[in-house]
Amino acid sequence: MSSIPSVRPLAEIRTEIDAIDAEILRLINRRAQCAEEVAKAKIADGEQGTFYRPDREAMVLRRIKDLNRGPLPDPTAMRFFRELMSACLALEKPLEVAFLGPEGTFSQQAVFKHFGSSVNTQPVAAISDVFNAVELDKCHFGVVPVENSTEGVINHTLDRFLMSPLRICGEVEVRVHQNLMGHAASLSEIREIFSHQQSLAQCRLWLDRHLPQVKVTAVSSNAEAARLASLDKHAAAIAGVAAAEVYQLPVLETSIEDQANNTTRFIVIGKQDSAPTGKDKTSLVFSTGNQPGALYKALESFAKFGIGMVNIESRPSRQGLWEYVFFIDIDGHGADPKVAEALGLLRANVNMLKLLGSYPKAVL
Ligand SMILES: O=C(O)C(=O)C[C@]1(C(=O)O)C=C[C@@H](O)C=C1
Repeated sequence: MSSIPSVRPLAEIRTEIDAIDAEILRLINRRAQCAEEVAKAKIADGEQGTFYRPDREAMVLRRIKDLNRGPLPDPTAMRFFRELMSACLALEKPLEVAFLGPEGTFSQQAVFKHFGSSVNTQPVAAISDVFNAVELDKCHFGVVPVENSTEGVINHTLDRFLMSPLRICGEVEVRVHQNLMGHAASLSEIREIFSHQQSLAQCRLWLDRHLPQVKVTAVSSNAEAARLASLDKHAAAIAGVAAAEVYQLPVLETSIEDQANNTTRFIVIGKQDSAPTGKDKTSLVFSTGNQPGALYKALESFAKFGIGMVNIESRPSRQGLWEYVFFIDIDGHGADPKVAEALGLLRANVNMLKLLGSYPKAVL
């Protein structure tokens, strides 16, 4: 016979929870006071512009993960501290972050995942406008998509970087679930589907299988698709659940993306550099001449110093016909001695080299 383990009376457990909550509240406010003091210390050091420290935030979150003994899972514990730091930073200086709007896009989800919910988000109409908002000091930072695991690179972001003085100071990954939403009573009532071209591409097989005859129209964002779908009961949108909430659309089918691990990587762009944390990435762009072996020679710089390459993309340089630039992500921070040596050698072997930034690897 199994015996029921003895449990304390409910009232007694709740009394302890009340006492713990009071202690947690005292401690988080003590932490918030420390953040206010940090702000004064930064001002005293003449560092007004750099209240946000992505390197320090990554290290705080990694430490929480190491310290966590449960029963809360690591991601949950880290999310709590993500929110706590976000609130502390808002006391130091409220941040304005630009993203590809409107409200309810995956980009906005990326902003909150990376900065926590105490930042002010500013939706803009295009990826280029995210860059503009930060370049013109209308926002402190911007968040732009850079690649999707199903559809590959986001060309607009890479091309805009070629003309921008901004730096990459962080990265964040968002698991992207696509949903079909609309007021139709069944799939057979749908005559037109709206979505952003990236999302349509991520659901191509599902659409071919389930709605092969339906007209598909690409629009500027998933949230705009949801807005259009909300106006016509024979229309549907493919978008994230946040867009369904904003436009009060019933979700007809969930997770219709073709790849089970469909993930978009976003980068944080700003005017400051991030200090080394021990687990960093460096992004750069370079161009070589067309002579045989030029790319091989450039990449040899990394192999020579044992630097791992995480990603490589080529894009037209937009300067000469059939001339290309290469966007590369490598392991390590530009201030790490081996990375610095490799970059020195690379500079000697290429026509143009632009460092886009060194930043902590995504933590959450
Ligand atoms: O350590 C700092 O520089 C702080 O400003 C404190 C703090 C935090 O709450 O831990 C807040 C904001 C920064 O982005 C990093 C960390």
